[in-house]
Amino acid sequence: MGTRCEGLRDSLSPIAYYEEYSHFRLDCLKIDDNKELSMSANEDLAKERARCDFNVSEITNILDGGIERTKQRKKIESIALSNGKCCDVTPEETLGPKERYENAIRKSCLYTKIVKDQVLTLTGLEVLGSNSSVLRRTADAFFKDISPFLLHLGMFVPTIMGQGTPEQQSYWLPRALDFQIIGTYAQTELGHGTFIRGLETTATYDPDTEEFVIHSPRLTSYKWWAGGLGKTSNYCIVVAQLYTQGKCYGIHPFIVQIRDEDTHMPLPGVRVGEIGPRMGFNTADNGFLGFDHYRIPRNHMLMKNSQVLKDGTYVKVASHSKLTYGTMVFVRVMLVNEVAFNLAKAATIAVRYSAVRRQSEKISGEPEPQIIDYVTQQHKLFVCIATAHALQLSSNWLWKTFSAVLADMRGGNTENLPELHALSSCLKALSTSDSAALIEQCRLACGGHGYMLSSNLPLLYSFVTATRTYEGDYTVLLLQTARFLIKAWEQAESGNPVTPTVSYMEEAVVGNKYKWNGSAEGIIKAAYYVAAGKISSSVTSIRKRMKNGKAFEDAWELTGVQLVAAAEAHCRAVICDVYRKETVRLTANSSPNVKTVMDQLNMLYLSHWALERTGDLLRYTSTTEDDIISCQQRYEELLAAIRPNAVGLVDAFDFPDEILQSTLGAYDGRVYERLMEEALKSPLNAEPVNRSFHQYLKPLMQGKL
Ligand SMILES: CCCCC/C=C\C/C=C\C/C=C\C/C=C\CCCC(=O)SCCNC(=O)CCNC(=O)[C@H](O)C(C)(C)COP(=O)(O)OP(=O)(O)OC[C@H]1O[C@@H](n2cnc3c(N)ncnc32)[C@H](O)[C@@H]1OP(=O)(O)O
Ligand SMILES: Cc1cc2nc3c(=O)[nH]c(=O)nc-3n(C[C@H](O)[C@H](O)[C@H](O)COP(=O)(O)OP(=O)(O)OC[C@H]3O[C@@H](n4cnc5c(N)ncnc54)[C@H](O)[C@@H]3O)c2cc1C
Repeated sequence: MGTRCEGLRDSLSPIAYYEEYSHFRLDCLKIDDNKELSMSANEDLAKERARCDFNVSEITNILDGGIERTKQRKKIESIALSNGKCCDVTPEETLGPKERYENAIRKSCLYTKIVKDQVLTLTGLEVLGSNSSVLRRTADAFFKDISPFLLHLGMFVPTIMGQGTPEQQSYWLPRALDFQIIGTYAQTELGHGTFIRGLETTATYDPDTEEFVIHSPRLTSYKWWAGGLGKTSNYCIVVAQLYTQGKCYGIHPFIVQIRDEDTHMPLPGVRVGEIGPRMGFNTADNGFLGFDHYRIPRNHMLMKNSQVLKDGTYVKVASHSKLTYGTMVFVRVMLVNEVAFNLAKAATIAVRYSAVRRQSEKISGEPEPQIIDYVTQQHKLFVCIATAHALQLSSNWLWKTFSAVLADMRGGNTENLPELHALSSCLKALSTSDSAALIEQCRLACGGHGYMLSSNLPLLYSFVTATRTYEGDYTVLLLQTARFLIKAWEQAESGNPVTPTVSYMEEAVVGNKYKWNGSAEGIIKAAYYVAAGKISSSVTSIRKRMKNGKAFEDAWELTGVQLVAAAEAHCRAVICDVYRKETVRLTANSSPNVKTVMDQLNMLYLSHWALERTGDLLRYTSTTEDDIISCQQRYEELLAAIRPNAVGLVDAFDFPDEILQSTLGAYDGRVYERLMEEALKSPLNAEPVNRSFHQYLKPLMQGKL
């Protein structure tokens, strides 16, 4: 579908190509054999590019984090994509489950070999650090769905790095990074995902043999969900309740071998398999895993944060009890970037398609307009571009915050961990939820063709909607942030200092209402006042319930709806704030037109959320109806101002066609030709008459069934 794939069929005319790959003659579809389908690029898209008034690559560089990083990304992409074997002649989604999995493994091995042989020599181990998002993005040229190796690089390796002692790291990491072993992260069980203190798998230390005995006492203790567990991994991190000297010390991570390294057979005492078809992730062999008194050596417990000595003595090393949750915090931080990138893909597809697609008449008898010229379409799409920017810049900022807290913790200082946990929890929750909703909005904006798998929008949605659940469900994570906010509010009330991301509370506790001002800074301040108002209302409700005799836990539970809304409002204000500050900082030396369009997008995002939350603004600030009217007017002006640059803005995301994998979103805009090309690859088109006609239809129609 992408340009590289086209290389495979360059020598064939489109019609000959169809016949070659679809095994039947096109006259079945009544396409005139003598007329070639157009191979030239769409003219409307070419015109859109000509009218774009800013330097596209300047914005690409900003989003990549600088010109050097763009060069590095492009180099990595070109190494991987020049291979030519990344695309499937038969679309992945038309294969059966077994073939899909086998194909995913084939491509994962191919991609891994490219990374090992060519990319690692270029970047060194940085490819797993600051360049991991490039690796992740490039992987999408190989997989429409998910690689079975994602959890190996995304969680198995990071857990060893974050939870292993230096000795454990030097033993396991070289083998894992060289793919001599493949691992995953098995924490969730059939019975528990959210409440990890309630996990039921046990790891009981036996000092006589210096081993842990891993056991699944009942059905609900079976591990469930881990990606790559069903068929691919031979090792995994198992999170289990640690028992030693007759006492339970809570959940801890262990490295467990589950399959023979040579035959790949499950080892005795291990029961492992795949969990069956799911809404997405169907090439990721998510698995189940149970143990029957299965023994592992003592030093397979990851012992950076706590240890079990040979005699069974338990030693707590870490200064904070939640450091065992470190891998989850890391992945939550990574996910903000992950969903920003997926939303950018969806926006690219929907905006390009909307420039190509013409429908209806604005004025009777006039030519049909491009659908992107409808203001309602702009309303659906431009916020998607702006949100992709907002999340990308927030994710860079969160990564810096994460790295700083990590550096502090290496020096034994865990003081900022609660704030990082609160931030990463709410940013993960909101970014995944916003992205999933907006990707669906992009699909709807593409009408019927958006429903085609070949548009890639349904697969993008099914992948991103899962991110709202995994690595901590939306509601559950916002409630974690709410805990932090309520404590911070109480501190601010009593005049004690609070941490930077909640410093707005110091002013807000006084109780004055903020007077609306429609500038960017004014909207951000209003968003903070809304957050403060919701936190304050939650505190009032909890106190009232406690005054009426409820225990704190019950009062908290009954106030849950308000608490989630308060955490959401806090996070929205943080995103608005970071997006503004980063836009101003990053465009300080940009050319004037880049500055203007980035500012317009930023203002669009801020106005969009102000209008989405008018009720809150009216309740918690002194905003008036006139203020809302002028905000609406400004929003509509921004849609019109951004319109000529819309295609340029999505081009700036710089996705090669191989990564977009979309009939609707390819750079040249040959939408209809690609839709037909893909349709003809359907296995149902491999023969003019399907055998079910003779078996069922004909007997039915002839009354002989
Ligand atoms: C091919 C190329 C690949 C390239 C790879 C590159 C990149 C990778 C990109 C993408 C990502 C990779 C993979 C993605 C794919 C799939 C992955 C899915 C994996 C999973 O899906 S894997 C399972 C995750 N499963 C969860 O996510 C469970 C959620 N459930 C919890 O997380 C806890 O269960 C919680 C927190 C709800 C309750 O926990 P609890 O009951 O123990 O605690 P409690 O509520 O009592 O709180 C006591 C005090 O601890 C504080 N506290 C809590 N957590 C903390 C933390 N983390 N840090 C610091 N403080 C923390 C509290 O704030 C409180 O503080 P205070 O007391 O001061 O208020
Ligand atoms: C595609 C996918 C891949 C995954 N990969 C992995 C993996 O590799 N490894 C792994 O270990 N796990 C994995 N998981 C599991 C995932 O982490 C859990 O499903 C997730 O953490 C949610 O937990 P749960 O399923 O127990 O949901 P539940 O906790 O049962 O949630 C159900 C509902 O109850 C609500 N709820 C639960 N607790 C509370 C509460 N305290 N207060 C208010 N509401 C509450 C939730 O908001 C939700 O609406 C994966 C899941 C998916 C979908």
